Amino acid sequence: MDHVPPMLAVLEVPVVKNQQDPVPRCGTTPTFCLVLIGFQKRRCPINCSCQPASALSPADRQRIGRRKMPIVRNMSRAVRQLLQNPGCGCAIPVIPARCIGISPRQVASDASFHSVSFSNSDHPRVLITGGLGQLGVGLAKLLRKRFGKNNVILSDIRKPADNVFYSGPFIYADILDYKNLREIVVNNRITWLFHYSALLSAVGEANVPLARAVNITGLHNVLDIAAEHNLRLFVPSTIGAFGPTSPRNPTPDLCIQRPRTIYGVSKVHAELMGEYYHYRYGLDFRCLRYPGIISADSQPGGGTTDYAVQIFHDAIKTGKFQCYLKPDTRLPMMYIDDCLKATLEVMEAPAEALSMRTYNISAMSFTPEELVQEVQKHVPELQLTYKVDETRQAIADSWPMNFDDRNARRDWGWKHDYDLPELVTTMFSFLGSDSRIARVN
Ligand SMILES: NC(=O)c1ccc[n+]([C@@H]2O[C@H](COP(=O)([O-])OP(=O)(O)OC[C@H]3O[C@@H](n4cnc5c(N)ncnc54)[C@H](O)[C@@H]3O)[C@@H](O)[C@H]2O)c1
Ligand SMILES: C[C@@H](O)[C@H](N)C(=O)O
Repeated sequence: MDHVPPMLAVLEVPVVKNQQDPVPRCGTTPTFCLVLIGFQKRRCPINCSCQPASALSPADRQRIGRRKMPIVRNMSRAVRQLLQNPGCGCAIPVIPARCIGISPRQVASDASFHSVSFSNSDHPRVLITGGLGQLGVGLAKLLRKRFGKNNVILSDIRKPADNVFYSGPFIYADILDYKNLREIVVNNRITWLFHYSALLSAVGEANVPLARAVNITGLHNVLDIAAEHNLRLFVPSTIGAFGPTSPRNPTPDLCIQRPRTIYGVSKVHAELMGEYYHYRYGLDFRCLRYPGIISADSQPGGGTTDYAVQIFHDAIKTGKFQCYLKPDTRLPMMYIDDCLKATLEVMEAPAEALSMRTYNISAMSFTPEELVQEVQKHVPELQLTYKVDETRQAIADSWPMNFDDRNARRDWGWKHDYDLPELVTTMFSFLGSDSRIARVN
């Protein structure tokens, strides 16, 4: 499906015959009107008297059949006609047509074409993709506290550990399986989607075709489904979305982005596609560029910043640490609680507060040398060696050293809680450094 231009990929759509249609329509075709209203939950932008299928008269509804039609021809014509000559003369956003395929398995023949709507007081129904990685389980925990356990579904293609499986709803979801993903969104009445599935920078370089599929094709699936079902969509980006020609110290929100990794390229693509869908189709897309994230209870998934997590585990377990980056390699970093807090905050921010759809967020920035000094305050006997990994060093050398996040702080009040000393103390108290010191002594 991914190779078919979205406009041409619809298989089945509702049809109202043009000739005897008693309902006054806008300057487009009835098919298009119904699709637009039914699936985007909007009034016709031209404000004619088109109605959603559920509101049509029985006679009119009888004429609505879900039958196969030469979709490519009709939809292309409808869309072309609308774009060239809208009835009211204004520009009209059109949802990408792959979004409006209807699977007979999912929609009863007499179903309303409206999605379920929620009042403001309702909690969102959340799906997290790629939720078993470093960040997803923590995000699910935070969101479940806020919205209720059963309103947050964690998903991945891996098997969850017992404690994760029994802590709330878990479902298998491969983001490359478009129909299955759509079915999950429909059947669970999802309203917010956090798209965490990805191959990170180092593993991405080791398997470019897979990274391209997961990070780019997977994103296309998620975008189309989110647009079709009016979801609020969060996609994380990264410091890795910048490259050697970007200003590195500090790196502002808007500047040259020419990353040299497939991970970075796919994240720039995600930022641009999400913003495009926002401006073109009204998708509520929100994106933060995360620094390297440091967590105690979850392992990183193969990135360039992983050393800053591993050092804590090695310091406690063996008292030795071998670092794959040079001692003076400076990168922006953040404790996981700050990262997840920012994610929830930007998702809850009123749309009017967001002057942009993709924001840098920052907390601290350090080199391996500086981190080691701080770690040695807790584990003084830590022995350190450096064995530089050329691939990861080259990646790190092309990334920002400091992140400028002034826009996030101004627009929606972003503020971090953890600096380097606070981070290190928290990591050791979480991992139980006492046991290590006791063993050494
Ligand atoms: N951890 C960080 O330091 C960091 C920094 C910046 C941005 N991010 C972004 O945050 C998100 C989450 O990061 P993370 O560290 O948890 O990543 P991770 O690598 O730990 O986890 C990614 C998850 O995606 C899953 N996945 C892979 N292929 C899939 C598929 N086809 N369908 C569904 N799931 C699939 C994997 O099983 C894995 O559990 C990613 O998009 C990442 O780019 C992370
Ligand atoms: C920075 C981030 O995107 C990830 N931790 C990586 O190193 O790939």
